[in-house]
Amino acid sequence: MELLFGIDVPLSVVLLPVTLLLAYLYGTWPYGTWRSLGIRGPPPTAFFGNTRAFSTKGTLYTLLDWSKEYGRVYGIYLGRQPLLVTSDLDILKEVLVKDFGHFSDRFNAGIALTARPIEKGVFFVGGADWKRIRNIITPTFSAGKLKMMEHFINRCGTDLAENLVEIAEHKGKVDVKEYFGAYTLDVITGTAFGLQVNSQKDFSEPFVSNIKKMMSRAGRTNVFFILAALAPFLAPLIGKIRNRFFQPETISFLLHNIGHMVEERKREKQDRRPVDFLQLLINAESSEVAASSGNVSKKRLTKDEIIAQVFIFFIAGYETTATTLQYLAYSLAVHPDVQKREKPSYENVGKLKYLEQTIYETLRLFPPVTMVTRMASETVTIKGVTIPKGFGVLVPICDVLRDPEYFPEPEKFMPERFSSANKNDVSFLAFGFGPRLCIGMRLALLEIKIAMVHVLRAVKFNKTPDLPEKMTFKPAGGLLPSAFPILIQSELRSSENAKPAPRRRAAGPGAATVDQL
Ligand code: HEM
Repeated sequence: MELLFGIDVPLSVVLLPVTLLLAYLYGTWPYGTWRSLGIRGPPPTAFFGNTRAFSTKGTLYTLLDWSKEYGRVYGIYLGRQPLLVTSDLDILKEVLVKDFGHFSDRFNAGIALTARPIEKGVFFVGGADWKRIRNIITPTFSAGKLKMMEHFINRCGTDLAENLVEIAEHKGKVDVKEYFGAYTLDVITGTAFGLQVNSQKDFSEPFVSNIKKMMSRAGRTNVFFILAALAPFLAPLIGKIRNRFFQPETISFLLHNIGHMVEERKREKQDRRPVDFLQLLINAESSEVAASSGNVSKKRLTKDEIIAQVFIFFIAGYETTATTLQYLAYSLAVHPDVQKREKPSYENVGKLKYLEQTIYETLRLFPPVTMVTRMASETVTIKGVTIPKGFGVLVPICDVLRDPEYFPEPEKFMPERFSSANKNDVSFLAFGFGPRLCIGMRLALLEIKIAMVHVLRAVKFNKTPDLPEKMTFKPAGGLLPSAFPILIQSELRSSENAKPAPRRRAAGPGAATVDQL
C-alpha cells in the first residue's frame, strides 16, 4: 500500500492503530455520561469502568470509601454500563417503593449468564413474570406455612445445641461458620425439599457436599462475567456458550435432582406428601390453576419455574442466614455484656426483645447482602437527579447501614438502637425494602431466633485471645465473608436449666414457636 511521500506501508500497520483507537473509543466512550448529567464519581478505567475496585477491595470497603469522597449520590460504571449509587433515603424511597413501577427489575449483566432454568427464579426475573411468580410464591412464606415447618427447625436447633455442648465439654474452639452453616443447611434442605440430610453430622452427604462446593465458588470473578460486562449485547450468546459447555457439575447435579423430586412428588399420593416449599409450590400451581379456569397460563408455574424457585430459596437462604448466625456469635463473644443481659429460655422466647435487637444490630453491621440493584424502565428525575431509561441504580446497603446520620456511632455494636421502630424504616436495608423485599425474611428471622434460643440456653460464647476485636472482610461479590476463620470458645452455662432441649421437647410445649417470635 502506498501512502504519502511515496513510502510503502503495509495495510496491517495502518489497520493496527486504527483498530486500537476504535477499541479504545469503544472501551471509554460511555464514561462521560455521568459528567454530562452533572454527577461526580470515581474515575473509570477503559473497558472495566469501576468494576475492579469491587473485586480487589470488596464491596463494603469500596462503597464506604466512595461515599466518603463523593457523598450520597454519585455515578459509577460496571464495565461500560452506568449506575447511579445513592444512599439518599428520599431517593431510595422513591426507587424502592413510591416509583417502584419504574424500578421493578434488577440491573445485572450477569442475569443473561445464569444457568437454565435458574434464570426463571424470582430473584432474577423482571416485569410481568416477576409479578406473577412473586404473587404465586408469597403465600409459601406466610406465618401459617412457617408454623408447619417450625417443628423441624426446632429439631435442627436441638442438634446444633447438642453439638456445641459436646465441644464445650471438651473445652474446644468452635469454627462458627462450620456449625451454623451446617444448621442452616439442615434447615433449608428440610424446609425446601423435606430432606433430612443431617449435615451437622455427615459432611459427605452428596447433596450437602455439592451445595457447599457451589457456595464456596459464589462471588468469584469469572471470565464469562467480565466478557458480559465488557460487551453486554453479547451477554445472551456468552450465557448460552457458558451454560452449554461450562456448566459447573455441582449446579447440574442439584438441578437434575430437584427436577427428579418434582416428578416424584407429582406421582406421590396426596396424603403422603410432606409440607415443604417444593410441595407448597406444586400445590400453589394446581390450586391456582383450578381457581383460575380460563386464565390458566397467567397463574401457573411451569416445572422449570418450580425448580428455579426452590433452587433460588436455597442459594438466597443458605449463605445469608449462616453468615448472620456466624456474626451474631462473634458479636456476642466480643461483647460479653450483651450476652449477659438476657438469658433466653423456651418460656420467655416471645419476650426476647433484646435478642431481636441484637439480631438487627448484627445485620446492620454485617449485612450478608451488601448491595442490590434496580434498573430504570423510563427516564425519571428524583430530587433533581436524572436517571435515564436503562440506567441502573445501585443500593449500597452496607453504606446506608453505616451512615452516621442514620445510625449514630455506626462502628459501635449497640443493639439498643433498635428499641424504637427504626427497623421498619427504609434505612434498615439488610433485607432490601419495598415490594421486592427479601421474601424469606420471616423464615430467616425465625431460623436465627430458634438457633439462638437453643444454643444460648446451653452455652456461652467466649472470645479466644487470637480472635480480633475488629472484623475484616475479604472480597466476594455482593456477599460479606470474614477475612479470617471465626473461632470462638463454647462454654457450658452452669445452671441446671442450661441443658439443650431434650429431643422430645423440640416441638412440644416450651419449644420456640412462630407465634412467640
Ligand atoms: C439473614 C438472612 C437473609 C438476608 C440478610 C437476605 C437478604 C436479601 C436481600 C437484601 C434481598 C434483595 C431485596 C431487594 O432487592 O430489595 C433478598 C432477596 C431475596 N431473598 Fe433473602 N435474605 C435472607 C434470607 C433469605 C431466605 C432464608 C430465603 C428463602 C428461603 C431468601 C429468599 C430470597 C429471595 C427469593 C429473594 C428475591 C426476592 C425478589 O426478587 O422478589 N432470603 N434477600
